[in-house]
Amino acid sequence: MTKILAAPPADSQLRPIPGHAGPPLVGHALEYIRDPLTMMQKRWDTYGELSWFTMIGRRWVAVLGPDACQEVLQNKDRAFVNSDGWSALIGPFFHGGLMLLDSDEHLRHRRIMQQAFTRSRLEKTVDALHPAIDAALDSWTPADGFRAYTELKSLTLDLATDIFMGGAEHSTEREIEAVKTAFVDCVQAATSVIRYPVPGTRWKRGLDGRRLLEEFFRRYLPARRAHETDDLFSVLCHIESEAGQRFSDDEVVDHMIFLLMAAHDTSTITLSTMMQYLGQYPEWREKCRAESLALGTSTPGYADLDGLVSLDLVMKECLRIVAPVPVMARRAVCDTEVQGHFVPAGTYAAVAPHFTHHMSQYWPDPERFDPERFAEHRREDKVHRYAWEPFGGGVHKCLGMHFAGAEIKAIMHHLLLRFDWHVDPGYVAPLNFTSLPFPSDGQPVDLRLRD
Ligand code: HEM
Repeated sequence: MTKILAAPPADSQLRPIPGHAGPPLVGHALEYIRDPLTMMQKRWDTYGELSWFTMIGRRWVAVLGPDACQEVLQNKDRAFVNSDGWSALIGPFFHGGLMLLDSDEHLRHRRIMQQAFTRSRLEKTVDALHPAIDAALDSWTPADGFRAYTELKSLTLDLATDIFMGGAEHSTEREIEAVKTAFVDCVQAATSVIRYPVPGTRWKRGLDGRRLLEEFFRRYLPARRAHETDDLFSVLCHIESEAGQRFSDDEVVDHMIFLLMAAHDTSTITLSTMMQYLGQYPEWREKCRAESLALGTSTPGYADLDGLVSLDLVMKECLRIVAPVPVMARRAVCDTEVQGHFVPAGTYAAVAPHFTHHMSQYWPDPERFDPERFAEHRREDKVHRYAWEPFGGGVHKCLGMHFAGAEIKAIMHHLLLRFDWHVDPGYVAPLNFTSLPFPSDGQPVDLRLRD
């Protein structure tokens, strides 16, 4: 039954936000996990841009469509904060991460961290990526039904150990495996239905995982502080903002744990979506491969990756079809308004780029894989500033956007040179949205070595 979230102030001319509660305890969580697009489309059709629903014991407002998303993300009156919003979902595991900070504290940290993502650092990162990608791909055994997502996830985690942590000298294989498990436990705990440290639950495993990650990074801190190397861990220990500010030890540890999460599942799902569509559209696979061959090297530098024009279009289209961060969390800290609706203080907001990316009002035939929509002669993404927003917007816009693009293209470049693969044209990935989206079948592809 439709109810309003809160009555607007009498003299405000604002409209109330309509909506309804879901089943007790779980609320609309299952509906979202199963099929977020259908859930959001129903809300859009019934209520429009803003409507409230319940999830993990809280009332949330679904923010739909590029205008409403833009208004909340740009946050002109500073009514929305990230900390309380994201903390409701991932706080115990990723606290202290840049995305969970606000206002002056956020600005101070972002100014320092920006120094880790400069062009010259990205150039070094790409150079370091190639041998690590090569080594990881050596262990791939081509086969029919090769689980691309599962293997890509392990590949990007290996890269994170090398490129982010600078390796883990003096750690045994078992310790490294424990660290990787701890990290995965933290990510999975974020969407646990039971949110108390009961033994055997995802929540408890996540808390234990966080502790293990903290101990692990703390163990390596003195060595990373002592010598500046090119890995992100060492870089975070040494960078300073233009005003000369640096991160404390605790801050470095918090940022490392968050960055692992921010970089990992997002890049993995993008790569696996790209493998799926390139497997289904041989003409695009051949176009991308031709550009990779034209580079004339298996180890292109950061600037060379600009030559992979078709791959760039494919990446953008895959980020549209499956937005790795389908919703972004916010909380209103004072009464405010969005698109003429009254939003009372305390409201949790779920800003949903994934829905915008599938709106037929902005994207002709939105379910069709059509990378050319991003080509210069079409630029469908330009129809609205927030029509394509896989990296968010406003002051929290993804800081690793260029890093992600370079890593994804470098990996795809290696894949295109080494392998050929096919996916049934009728295949639809069974995406699970329990946390960030992933294909629950591990995404089978028929993989072959190239002749
Ligand atoms: C395809 C890959 C990626 C996607 C789609 C993605 C998406 C996003 C989105 C949507 C946000 C904004 C969240 C919000 O406003 O609440 C964000 C923030 C962030 N991302 Fe990414 N990300 C990706 C890869 C990466 C990588 C590789 C890194 C680092 C190496 C990274 C680092 C960050 C950081 C530090 C923030 C927080 C920025 C801030 O709050 O100021 N991301 N990302």
